Amino acid sequence: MPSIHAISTADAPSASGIYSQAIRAGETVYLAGQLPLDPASMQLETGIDAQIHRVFRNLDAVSRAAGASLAQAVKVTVYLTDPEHFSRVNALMGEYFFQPYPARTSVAVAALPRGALIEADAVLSLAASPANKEI
Ligand SMILES: C=C(N)C(=O)O
Repeated sequence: MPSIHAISTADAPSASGIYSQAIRAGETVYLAGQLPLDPASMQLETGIDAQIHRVFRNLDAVSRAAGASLAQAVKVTVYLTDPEHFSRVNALMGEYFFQPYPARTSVAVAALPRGALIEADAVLSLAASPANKEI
């Protein structure tokens, strides 16, 4: 039975509900969906590009708090309120993920908490150390 523990960091928005920022279960880290909130002010970023960057920066901060990095991401799910923004995600996501890229699912949704334009979550495999990733 793998050990399970919660990850918590002030470098990403605090959980605003009944969930943890991330849960490590054995060699797998499940990152909760991140909204584009500045962790210091808890205010929403303005505009889709700023929101995309903030979401991935927040996921990166939680990954680091788990002793990992986005280089170990094996699955990412992106939720967008406007499918027109998918092209911006593709344009900017490469600043945070490197080949071989994680598997990804992108979905358009009717609405997100706080009126956000984007939310994303991720699964990291600690077995996939950056050194093990074949570039
Ligand atoms: C922001 C979230 N991850 C939530 O409300 O579930």
